[in-house]
Amino acid sequence: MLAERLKGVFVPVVAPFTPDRKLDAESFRNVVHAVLEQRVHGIVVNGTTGESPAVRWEEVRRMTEIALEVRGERSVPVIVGTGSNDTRTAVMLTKRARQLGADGALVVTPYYNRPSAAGVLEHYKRVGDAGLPIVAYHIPYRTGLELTPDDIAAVLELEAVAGIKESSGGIRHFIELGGRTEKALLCGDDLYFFAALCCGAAGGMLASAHVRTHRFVKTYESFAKGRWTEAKAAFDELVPLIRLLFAEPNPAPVKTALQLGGLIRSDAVRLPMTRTGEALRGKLEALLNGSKL
Ligand SMILES: O=C(O)C1=N[C@H](C(=O)O)C[C@H](O)C1
Repeated sequence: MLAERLKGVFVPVVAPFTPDRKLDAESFRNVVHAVLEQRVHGIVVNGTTGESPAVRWEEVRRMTEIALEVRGERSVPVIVGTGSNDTRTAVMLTKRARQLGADGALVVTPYYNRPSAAGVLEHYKRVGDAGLPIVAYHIPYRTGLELTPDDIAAVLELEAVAGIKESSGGIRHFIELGGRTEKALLCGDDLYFFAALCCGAAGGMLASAHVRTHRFVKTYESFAKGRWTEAKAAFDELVPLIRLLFAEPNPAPVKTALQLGGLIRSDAVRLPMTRTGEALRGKLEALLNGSKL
């Protein structure tokens, strides 16, 4: 059951590109291998951080195959982003992800067209019929669609929905949904990770966990063992890093940090995303070199 495995730190892996912006499959393999070695609890392919709006399905297929291959026998779920604001497309992509052997689909709320709550519910019902467990993804500042806690609770009641990634910019929904669902609530706002755990989150899908991965894992593991002070101390040390990684639009700074660390060959992103500016690159370099993390 995916719902029981939606715990801990999930890394929405970047889609590394060559300097001429072709998929760099070897760098992708390096990143998946590196985060799995640091005992993350799950991998997401084709999330926002994987530049899903600018990546073609053929590339998603290749990255999913690599993620599944590197995952091997580990019991770590591989979840693939299959969301669309067109229900038929989301269903089709979710079926394809199932055929590839993914463990679940990350399905963002339909963006831009602003459907009613009833439309959103029907969307998830249809996508759920594709036969792959779903993690719904609520991120109003990107989609233009804000769901109420009641709307989210209704989506979570669907059998196919294993959990939700909550990115509303705070902890309100974790508080509001606490006690109303057995399904997994995952934090998608890196800066609120520790606060969300305190309010009942089962874990987080966190772009910044590409960097200092072991410390994100330590935050979660310590928290899960009831060692809250230790968890808070581990997280506090990550805050300056998280701030820098989100100082410009994600995932450019994450890619720059990975390039500086030698895990990917280039920090190229596809337009309309733009490369990290020189000033931020310098700050990242200083933090990564000087940090005791
Ligand atoms: O790709 C993701 O999944 C994430 N996307 C968020 C965003 O940039 O909107 C950030 C979060 O850390 C993970």
